[in-house]
Amino acid sequence: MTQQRRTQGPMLRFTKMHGLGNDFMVVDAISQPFRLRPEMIRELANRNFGIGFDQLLVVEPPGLPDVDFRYRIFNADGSEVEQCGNGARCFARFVRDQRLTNKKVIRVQTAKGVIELRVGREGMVMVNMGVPEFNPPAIPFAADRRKDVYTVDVDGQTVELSALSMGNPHGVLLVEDVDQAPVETLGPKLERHPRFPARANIGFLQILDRTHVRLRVFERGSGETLACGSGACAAVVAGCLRGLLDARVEVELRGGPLVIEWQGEGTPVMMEGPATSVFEGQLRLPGDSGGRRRRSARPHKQRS
Ligand SMILES: N[C@H](CCC[C@H](N)C(=O)O)C(=O)O
Repeated sequence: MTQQRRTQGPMLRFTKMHGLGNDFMVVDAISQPFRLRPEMIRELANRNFGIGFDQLLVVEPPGLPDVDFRYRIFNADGSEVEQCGNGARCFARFVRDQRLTNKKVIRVQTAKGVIELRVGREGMVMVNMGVPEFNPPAIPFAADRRKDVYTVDVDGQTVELSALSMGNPHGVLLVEDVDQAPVETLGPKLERHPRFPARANIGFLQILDRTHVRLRVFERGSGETLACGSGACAAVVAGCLRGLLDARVEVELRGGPLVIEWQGEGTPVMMEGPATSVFEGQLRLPGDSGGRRRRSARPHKQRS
């Protein structure tokens, strides 16, 4: 039986990037048409059958005055979310590499507000991640009043955690040793716990001293990642609220270190770290009926 020839869709240019191993497919949706359904995002996120990434980052024209771009974020499961810290640093590098701007201070609109990206030396980027939110309905987290530490029942086990929003929801637990932490077992149970009605990113925080911590994060919609920028911010905020950390903390993640600073309630969390471009590629999207996708990739050209 002849294979019915399926229509082929347009080519899509993308760049593969990462922030400390938290990896992204980044798409300029200003210079090219772009519309992906969640099932398509899931396919592309697949590390065997697709490109493979933790999040898809999309650059769109600004929707607000005095903002340079709109920044949309999709998890590997296709869900659209409000914040991605490592992605924000890659976003800043991408829009300059692609000559979409030559600014060094870039304001981007996310689903939950506006964040400011500041490109520094040697590929480092500083991000103003905004002011953390603790009011349970705004996280969202089911609680009758705000607390610095909540107790949550997980299959009969009592777990103590902090809950807050960095634009996206986070739960943070203290552990003795991140290498022994039950990330694979407890992570998914807490990610989908009923007290997190929008699910949550779950951080396992080991405090070494008042200015150094280790962290692993089981991310909402993507599973454990090598690094999580908003998770690092949430972890430092949780540690500060418990009186265990100073204002400037080095967070050691599996993919490398981030520096996080927070001066206390009502002030924004500042994050500084690298942004790496790996390669540029293009793929053919399926036509309406779904078509064969050809993928070509070439090493990323370093911007002079
Ligand atoms: N990797 C991202 C977090 C993505 C958040 C996403 N997993 C969510 O559902 O909120 C970061 O560096 O902040």
